[in-house]
Amino acid sequence: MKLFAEYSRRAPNKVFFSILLGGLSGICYSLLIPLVMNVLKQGDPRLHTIAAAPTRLFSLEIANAPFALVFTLVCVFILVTRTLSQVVLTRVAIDVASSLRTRLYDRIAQAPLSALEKIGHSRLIAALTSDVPRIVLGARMFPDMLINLVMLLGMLGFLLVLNADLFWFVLGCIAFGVVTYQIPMLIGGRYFNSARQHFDHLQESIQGLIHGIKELKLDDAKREAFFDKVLMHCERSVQKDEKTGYTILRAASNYGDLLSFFVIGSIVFIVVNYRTISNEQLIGVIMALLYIAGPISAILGFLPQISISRVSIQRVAKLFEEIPQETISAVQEPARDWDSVRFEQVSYRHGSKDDKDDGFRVGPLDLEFRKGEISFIVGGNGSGKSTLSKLLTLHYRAVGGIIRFGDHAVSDDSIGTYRQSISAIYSDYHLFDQILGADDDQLKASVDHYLKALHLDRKVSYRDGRFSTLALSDGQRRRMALLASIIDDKELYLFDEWAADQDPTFKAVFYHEILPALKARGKAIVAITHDDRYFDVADQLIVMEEGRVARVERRETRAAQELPPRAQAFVMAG
Ligand SMILES: Nc1ncnc2c1ncn2[C@@H]1O[C@H](COP(=O)(O)OP(=O)(O)OP(=O)(O)O)[C@@H](O)[C@H]1O
Repeated sequence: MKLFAEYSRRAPNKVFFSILLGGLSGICYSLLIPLVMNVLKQGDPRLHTIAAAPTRLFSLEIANAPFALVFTLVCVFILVTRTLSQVVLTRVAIDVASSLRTRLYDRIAQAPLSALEKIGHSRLIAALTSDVPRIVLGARMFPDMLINLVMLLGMLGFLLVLNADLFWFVLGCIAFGVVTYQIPMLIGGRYFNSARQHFDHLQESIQGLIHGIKELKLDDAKREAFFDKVLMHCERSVQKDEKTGYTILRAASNYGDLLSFFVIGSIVFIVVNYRTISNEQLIGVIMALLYIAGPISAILGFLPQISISRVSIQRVAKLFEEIPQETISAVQEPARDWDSVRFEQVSYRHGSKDDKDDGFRVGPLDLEFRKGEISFIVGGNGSGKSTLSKLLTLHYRAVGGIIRFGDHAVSDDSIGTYRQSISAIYSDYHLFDQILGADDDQLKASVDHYLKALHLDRKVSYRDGRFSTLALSDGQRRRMALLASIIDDKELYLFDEWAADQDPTFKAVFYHEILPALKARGKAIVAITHDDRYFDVADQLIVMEEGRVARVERRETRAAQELPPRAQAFVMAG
C-alpha cells in the first residue's frame, strides 16, 4: 500500500487512468458470463429463430449475430483496456523503481562516511539489487489485482441477482477462505523475512568468495571451511527459509484455488437439500462460481509476491532509517582563502557519537598543516593515522574541538565548501575510468602529459573522455589515481600509504619529484607513510601512537627552488 501511495503521489493521473481502465476491464470481464448465459437461456424463442437463420459472414455461419457482435466488442474492449492499464502502471512502476534507487543513491551520497562504514557495502548492494526489483514486481501486480477484484465483485453481483441465499452463502465462504488464508500467509511471511536477513549475510559471503578467491584457491582446507561454515551455511539458511516460506504459501495458494470448488460442492451436495433452487439457477451459479475461481486464484496467487514485496519494503525503509543524512546546511558559505588547516583539541571516537561508548578514541589533537609544506603522518598499525586523515579530509566529524581552515572554523555551513578544496587517495581508493567533473578543452592535453610523466602512456590512453583500460598492476592503478588527483588541482592533498606498492624507482619519483612539485604549487600535502628512507622530505613529521600525537618533528621548510629538474613535469597546472 505504501508503494501504491508512492505511485499515486508520483503520477496521480496515470494511476487514476490505470485504475479506471482496470476497473472497466474487470466490469466487462464479469459481464461475459451473464451475456453468454443470456444467449443460451433455455426456452428462449430466439434460439430457434437463430438456429433457423444464422447470419453469414464471408463463408462463416454466425448464430445470434447481434450478441456475437457485442461479445466480440466486449472481448476487444477487455483486451485494449487491460493491456493499457497494465502498460501504464508498469511504466509508472519502472519510474518509481528508478526514483527509489535514486533516493537511495542520494541518501548514500549524503550520508556520513561513518554511517556507511557501519552499515557495510553488502546491505546497500542487496537493497539496491534485490529489494528494489522485488518491490516493483509486487507493485506491478496492482492492475491485475484490480481487474480480478472487479471481476469478483461483478460475478458476486450476478450471483445476487440469480439467488440471494446463494449469494450470502458464497460470500460467507469467501470471507472464511480469506480469513483462513491469512494464517499461512503470516507464517510464510516470517520465513521470507528471515530468508531476507540471511540474504544480507549471504551477500557478504559472496563478496568474501570473490575477493578472497586467491587465498581460498591456495588452501583446500581453508576453502572447504569457508564453503561449509560460511558460504554454504548462509546459502542453506536462505534456501531453507525460502523453501519453507514458498511451501506454506503455495499450499495456501492451492487452498485458495480450490475454494470455489469447495463452494460448488457444498451447494450441489448440501445446500440444495435445504433451499429450493431451480436447475437454471443452479447452472447459472455453478458457471459463475467456475468463472469466479479464476479471479480468486489470481488474487490469492498475487498475495505471496505482495508478501515478499512487503518484506523488501520493510528492509528498504529500515535502511533509509539507518542511513542518517549529514547535518550540513544545504546552502554553503562561499570559499575563503586559507593558508593552513589547524586542529584545536580535535577528538573523534569510532563506534558512536556517544562519549560513553567504548570505541577507539583519537585525540585530542593539536596540529597544523600548512600550504607549501609536506606533512608526514607516521605510526604503528591501528595508531589512528587513517582516522586522523578522514578528520582532516572532513569525512569524519570531530566529536570535540575545532578544525580551522585559515581562521574559519569548519561548521555545518562551510564543511561542504572546504571539502571541495581537498583531494585524497585513501588506501581503499576507488579508480574511476574517467576524469569526472573536468571537461575543459585542455583536459586531454593535461591527461596525456601526466600519463607520460607517470610512465603510463604505453599502457593507457585517454580517448572519448575515458581511459582505454583499467586492467593495470596495483602500482599502475595507484598512479592513475594520482593522475586524476593532480588533474583535480585542489589545495589540500592527502595520500594514505600511496607509495606502498610502488617500485623503488617510482617511490623515489613520488617523494623526490611529485610531492615537492605539489609543494612548489603551494599545496598543503599530507602523506601517511611507513617509508622512513624518505622522512627527510617532510617539513613536519607527526608521530601517532594509540590515537594520540606522540610527537611532532618540524624542520625548516624546504624552498621550492630546490626542485629537481624532472619534478618540473609535475608542476604543470592541472
Ligand atoms: N570504521 C571503523 N569503525 C570502528 N572502528 C574503527 C573503524 N576504523 C578504524 N577503527 C579502529 O580505529 C583504530 C585506528 O584505526 P586506523 O585505521 O585509524 O589506524 P591506522 O593507524 O591507519 O592503521 P594502519 O596503519 O593499520 O592503516 C583501530 O583500532 C580500528 O580498530
